[in-house]
Amino acid sequence: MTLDSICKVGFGVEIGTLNPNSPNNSFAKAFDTANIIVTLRFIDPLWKIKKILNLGSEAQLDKSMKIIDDFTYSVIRTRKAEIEDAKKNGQQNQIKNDILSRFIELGENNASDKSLRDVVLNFVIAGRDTTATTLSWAIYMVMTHSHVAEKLYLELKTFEENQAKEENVTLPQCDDNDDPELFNQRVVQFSKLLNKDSLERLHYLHAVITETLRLYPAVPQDPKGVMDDDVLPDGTKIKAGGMVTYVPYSMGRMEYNWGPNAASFIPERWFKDGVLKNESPFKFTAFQAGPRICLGKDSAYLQMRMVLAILCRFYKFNLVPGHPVKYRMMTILSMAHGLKLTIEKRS
Ligand code: HEM
Repeated sequence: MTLDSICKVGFGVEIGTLNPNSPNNSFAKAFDTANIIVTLRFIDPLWKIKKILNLGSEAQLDKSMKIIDDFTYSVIRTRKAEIEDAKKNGQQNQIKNDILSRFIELGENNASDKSLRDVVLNFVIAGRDTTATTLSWAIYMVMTHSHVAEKLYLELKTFEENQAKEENVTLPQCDDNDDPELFNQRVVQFSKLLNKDSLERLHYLHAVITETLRLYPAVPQDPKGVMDDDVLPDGTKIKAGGMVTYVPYSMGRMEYNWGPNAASFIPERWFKDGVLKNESPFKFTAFQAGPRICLGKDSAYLQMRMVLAILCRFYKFNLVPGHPVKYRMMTILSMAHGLKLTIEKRS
């Protein structure tokens, strides 16, 4: 879902990986393969030799990159042609709103296809697994904290009723969960009430997402290479060629920062006197802080609120008994064995 979404936003393409009728999407598969192989380079000291000899994982990476490049370059050419046509015909309002079109339109015409490819793929990398993995952890947190699930459900039901009243919408009757047609109608109706402004009203949902990111930050550690000898503000000397890292995973669990209940999942900690509060990004570091703070933070919250609002309004989740939930410490804090669960419809 997050890949479909970022491809739409990034290049204006519906790749439809969730469509049950579409075969395996070769771009999606190649993207996953390339992502894994590039990450494994960090722990495979032989990768450079394999690359020179075009062997094993590096040969596979080459093949995957070809599929990714063919797809990306063909979209770049299409968007460039569309924009040129629109400008020639004075139809600038016909230009699409995706990130690639914006980059081409806003004077990046002279940017090479390769640099446009890098921009767009950077967004896909930054915006896909981060939100996907956070959604998994959030669902896990909700289903293992029943009072949170109930409080969230109540917020969503109340929101649905108030929003429908405000927009003069009649909600379909909801006492028969076994009628799939009716159930679908209700989900669609609820989804139509969700937009950027209305989602801002769901404060408890926001706190659930933020509390999830405190304990399970999608980017668990964020290392930086040192280019030149330097001295940090606290006097620590660092040498060119070394590494400096900050670790959101540890910082989110430090009692020094969050008090004695730091290890517990408590969305209420994000409220002060009943009002949602913000923490400094230098304390809550899941999105980085300062000039390199995540560019997609608002977009990530929007997407995650939208998905969780629909899922938690209409379903109750239960972990498949015995399924192990553990993290896999790679670039992204994903679940080592995925999240196997059963769902129950809610009225
Ligand atoms: C839960 C979701 C997300 C988390 C936790 C997250 C976290 C981060 C972090 C920690 C960085 C800093 C990396 C560094 O130190 O250079 C970053 C950068 C970035 N993120 Fe996100 N991100 C999320 C979602 C997204 C989404 C949805 C998008 C795009 C729509 C996005 C786009 C970017 C971009 C473009 C950068 C690079 C900014 C720069 O280098 O100036 N992110 N993100």
